[in-house]
Amino acid sequence: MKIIAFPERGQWANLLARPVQDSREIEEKVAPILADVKNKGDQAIRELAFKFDKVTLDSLAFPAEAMERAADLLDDTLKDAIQQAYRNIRTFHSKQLQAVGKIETMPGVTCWRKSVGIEKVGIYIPGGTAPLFSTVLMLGVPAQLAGCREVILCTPSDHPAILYAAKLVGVTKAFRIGGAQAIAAMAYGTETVPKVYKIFGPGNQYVTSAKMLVSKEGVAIDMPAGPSEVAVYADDTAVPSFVAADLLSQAEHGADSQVLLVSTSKKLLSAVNLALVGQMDRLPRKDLAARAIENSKAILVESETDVIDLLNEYAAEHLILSVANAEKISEKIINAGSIFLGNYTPESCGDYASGTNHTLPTNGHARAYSGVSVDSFVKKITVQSITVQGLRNLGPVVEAMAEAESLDAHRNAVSIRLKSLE
Ligand SMILES: NC(=O)c1ccc[n+]([C@@H]2O[C@H](COP(=O)([O-])OP(=O)(O)OC[C@H]3O[C@@H](n4cnc5c(N)ncnc54)[C@H](O)[C@@H]3O)[C@@H](O)[C@H]2O)c1
Ligand SMILES: N[C@H](CO)Cc1c[nH]c[nH+]1
Ligand SMILES: [Zn+2]
Repeated sequence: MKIIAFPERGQWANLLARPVQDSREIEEKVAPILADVKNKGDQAIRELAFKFDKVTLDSLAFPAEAMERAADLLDDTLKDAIQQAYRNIRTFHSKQLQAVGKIETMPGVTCWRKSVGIEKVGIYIPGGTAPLFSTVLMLGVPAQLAGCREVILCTPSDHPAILYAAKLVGVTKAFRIGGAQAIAAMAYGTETVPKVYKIFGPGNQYVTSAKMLVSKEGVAIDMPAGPSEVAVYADDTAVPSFVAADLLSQAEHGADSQVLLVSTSKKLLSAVNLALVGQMDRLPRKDLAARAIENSKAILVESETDVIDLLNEYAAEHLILSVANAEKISEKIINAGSIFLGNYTPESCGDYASGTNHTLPTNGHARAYSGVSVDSFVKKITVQSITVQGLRNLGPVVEAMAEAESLDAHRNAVSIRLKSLE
């Protein structure tokens, strides 16, 4: 990795820019795909699957027998691992369910809020370069806990672990459709793919751009969750080979992944660089990882304050703090998707099985977005009930405010009732 020593603050924005393609360029490729699916439905999906994924699809939906057979095609070690991950993710996410709490804001005026699972949701499971069946758990478990009635899954991969996990989380229907065409199918609906109200899931730049475009047409989306990224802050207590392993774990996702290493120790940066060379060569996906590492940076800064400011400006999807006082530092982090503390918390554990969600905002969106949670799959509906005495208490407040806004009918809706009580 290129070591950049003591950059001026004015240079940070440039230095931290992600190696993403121009979003307009991607949009120009994605918009015709969306239009094609909107106009030609299943036929367009078949043509696009052939063009981009080199597959000829007879049936777009995975047949029920494929879902049933998936378990027989996996070995027991993998099935046990998926089940353990499922339990951990479920345990962590089930604590996000909120009990309904009724609040009396003033005597006789009671308000509460109920959570209702979004009826029809679509989950996209990436499968272009790797079959990310872990994402089925990350999206399916919160959907299941939220009580979504219909969960539609689209993926370009036919890996049996995706179908096995889909069954575990109660997916209603799964389709072998990838890329922007999958997002279009779930957004507009086709002869065979049901239209959903909200689309979830990470993916490459085509998928992310498609989500952003359909969100302008009335379909909700979780967030822009694009190419993976990790930032590591390491000091001299960090183990260079562990840091290198963490950087490579995200770099291997794709050439457009970004990894960033920040330290106040030149010695540490050099040692990590050395470890990277040794470990990279052993990776089956070393070409992808090498290209991502090429685009990435190791930054040497003066002080801990600089590190924290820089990390908050970058807003990493994943942030690893391999430093002596990791938990204390984490309190000063205000922009990040998910934080990993200490030398023995590899980011891979969050990717698969510790319990937290791995669908996280990338490309600086962690400044304003959170990762996926049960909340993402529910709507909150407020309810209120006012007694006669409550209206006597609250009515004059509303009358005064409505009158000041010159909204007479609003005021009258209260006054007519109060008069009826005289
Ligand atoms: N942010 C997160 O939470 C998170 C989580 C998991 C994975 N990811 C990211 O998801 C991404 C997965 O990407 P992937 O490519 O492996 O799988 P993918 O499923 O997202 O994309 C594959 C699809 O892209 C389409 N495609 C490929 N080339 C195209 C082209 N030239 N024009 C139009 N469409 C094209 C194809 O239809 C293909 O099915 C990685 O970048 C990974 O880092 C992010
Ligand atoms: N690191 C990815 C999120 O950016 C998630 C993932 C799935 N499998 C492995 N990793
Ligand atoms: Zn990962």
